[in-house]
Amino acid sequence: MAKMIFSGVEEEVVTREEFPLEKARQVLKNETVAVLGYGVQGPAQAMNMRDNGINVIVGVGDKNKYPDWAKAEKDGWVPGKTLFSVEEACEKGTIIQYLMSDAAQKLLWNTVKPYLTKGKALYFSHGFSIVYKDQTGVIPPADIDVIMVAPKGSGTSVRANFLDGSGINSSFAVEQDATGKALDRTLALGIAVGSGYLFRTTFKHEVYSDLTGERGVLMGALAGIMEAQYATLRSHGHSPSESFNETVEELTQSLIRLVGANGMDWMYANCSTTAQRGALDWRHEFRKATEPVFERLYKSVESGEETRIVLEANSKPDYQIGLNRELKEMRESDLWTAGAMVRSLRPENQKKGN
Ligand SMILES: NC(=O)c1ccc[n+]([C@@H]2O[C@H](COP(=O)([O-])OP(=O)(O)OC[C@H]3O[C@@H](n4cnc5c(N)ncnc54)[C@H](O)[C@@H]3O)[C@@H](O)[C@H]2O)c1
Ligand SMILES: CC(C)(O)[C@@H](O)C(=O)O
Ligand SMILES: [Mg+2]
Ligand SMILES: [Mg+2]
Repeated sequence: MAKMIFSGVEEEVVTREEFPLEKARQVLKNETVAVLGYGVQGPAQAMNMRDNGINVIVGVGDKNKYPDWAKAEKDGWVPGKTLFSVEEACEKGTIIQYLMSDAAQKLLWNTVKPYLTKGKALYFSHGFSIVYKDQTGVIPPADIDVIMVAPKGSGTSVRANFLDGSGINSSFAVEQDATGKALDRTLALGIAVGSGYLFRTTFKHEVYSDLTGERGVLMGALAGIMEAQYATLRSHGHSPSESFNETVEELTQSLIRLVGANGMDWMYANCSTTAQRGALDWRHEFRKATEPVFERLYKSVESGEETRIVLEANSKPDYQIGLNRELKEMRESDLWTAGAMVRSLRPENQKKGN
């Protein structure tokens, strides 16, 4: 495992050069990987592994209740050959990839557990079920491997990056090594599902950072800060298009791409000295305003409160209806309806006739 220095701190990283696909295939050649759940991560990881020549099957819930079965069939999984019920997939699998929603992992645990016989591996893409075991009840038997590869991106990107020949950064961890081959299994799966680089972590650090990140800068803070700026501009008489362009469109179409390519200072360096002066000053103000919020958020993650909220909300039978309502509200807000119109004007969307 390569040791790399990040900001003066040594970390363990596994690269494709060190652990090539050929080696992954070798490690997994006698395994049947059963992917449970066909939502966002399930399809991406299952199809990437299938395309990489790994022996993969998919296990999903009742086809009359969940869309997973139909979706999997559409992607070429064959009922009775590579597509099964959860129970059948668990029975056939030697590695069980638990890619049900985190709430469903709790609900289905008593169904899955009896199939976790000696020497099998239970794989997660999140530390959630294991770290918050007091709330989830997910306590695996001692004679199996418990491992994690958590892609640091949406499953949609896991698949898209695989198809365009790039990859996605993933965190990996071994929680329990019963067979002596847990690490090899983890790394082989990490490469097979399409990771570019694999960064070592623990289940606990993964879940704490992941829950903080998605509630914070990646999703929650992002939406909140955009809403605040858009509302401020609108309240001072700016048009919807101007407010949207200045809040979202310029970010996604220009500036964040520069950050992604070469870092924040490079994006700053490619803006006017007027913008640089103001941004260098105001960033401190925004940092000070949000630091206490991030501290509160982290505590809420650490205490298990965020987990309690997720499990309570997502275990309700009608949770999807409520969720769809909230997403619709967001989509139909002034900010995002202005956004849909601005996006439609992009030359590439005009050409498509959107
Ligand atoms: N979504 C992502 O891109 C992403 C990224 C990194 C890690 N993860 C982690 O990967 C895992 C899977 O996440 P996901 O977002 O792909 O899941 P998801 O929310 O898409 O759910 C997966 C599937 O579970 C099925 N399901 C829900 N309840 C069920 C039940 N009671 N019985 C049978 N099936 C049921 C749903 O039909 C759904 O298709 C989670 O641990 C998540 O935290 C997700
Ligand atoms: C894609 C994310 C936000 O990184 C993931 O953590 C998730 O929960 O969907
Ligand atoms: Mg997450
Ligand atoms: Mg994440």
